[in-house]
Amino acid sequence: MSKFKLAMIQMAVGISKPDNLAKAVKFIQEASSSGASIITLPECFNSPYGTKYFPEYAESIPGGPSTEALSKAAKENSVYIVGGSIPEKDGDRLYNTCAVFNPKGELITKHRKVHLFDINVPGKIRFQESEVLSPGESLTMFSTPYCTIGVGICYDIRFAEMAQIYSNKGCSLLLYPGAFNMTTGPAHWEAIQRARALDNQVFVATASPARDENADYVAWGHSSVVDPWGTVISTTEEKEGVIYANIDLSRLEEVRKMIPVTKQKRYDLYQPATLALKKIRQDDLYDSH
Ligand SMILES: O=C(O)CCC(=O)C(=O)O
Repeated sequence: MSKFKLAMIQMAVGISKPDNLAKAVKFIQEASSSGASIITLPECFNSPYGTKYFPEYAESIPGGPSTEALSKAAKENSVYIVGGSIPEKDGDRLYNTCAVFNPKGELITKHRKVHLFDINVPGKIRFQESEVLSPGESLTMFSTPYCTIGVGICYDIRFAEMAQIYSNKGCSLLLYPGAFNMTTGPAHWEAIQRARALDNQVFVATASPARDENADYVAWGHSSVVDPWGTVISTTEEKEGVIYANIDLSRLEEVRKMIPVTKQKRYDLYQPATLALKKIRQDDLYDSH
């Protein structure tokens, strides 16, 4: 099965968790009726995005109402659901976690955001997820009858190495639920998706919450799908809605044949250099403290 329809849901997320869940389920039904087989929700779809909200909206995965709703929706509509993310509670720790369900409604994997969003752009945006969240400790891939898929959450997309590992391990599609903001969104959101797609000659897709100008954190929106040639094949602006892309996996082989960078890699040169670079960077970090 080398062709399928992908849906990325850009939903407006509000303060009421039950309303957010009902809306996610409604959009999943709509996407499924439109023929989508793999449906992705945005980052933090059950809760407003912000460190002050995470403890209150957090749930265990599985077992909480959000993942129960997704499991039911996956089964009823017979689709894969990549469940954006929700704040997850596990013991005394909180994570930003994406739960993935197969068409039988089974939880097949979960991805805990591995790179926490800690940035400071003076006068524009300061955000420190690490004040309340812990990072995940592993990368997350899953298989479908269509292709193998790698999952990252928002800030994870900035780390080229993660995407490269996924693609080297056979992923054809990288899915990033994400919520860029009004500073980094216009500057980096599209460029970084196209970069990850071009670096690895894979499909890359993002699902953002819709923009709410009154929220504490104003999301950029612009959910998109990029093909292995780096072309944006589906996108939107800031409003709520679902975007679709007909994914034809033969495009990946076509691009890799024309520009065979995947075969031309010089790992003999990169590996020693990467290890040396890692050491230099860590020494710098150490010196600066
Ligand atoms: O990397 C960025 O600019 C935004 C990241 C972000 O919003 C997140 O990780 O939730």
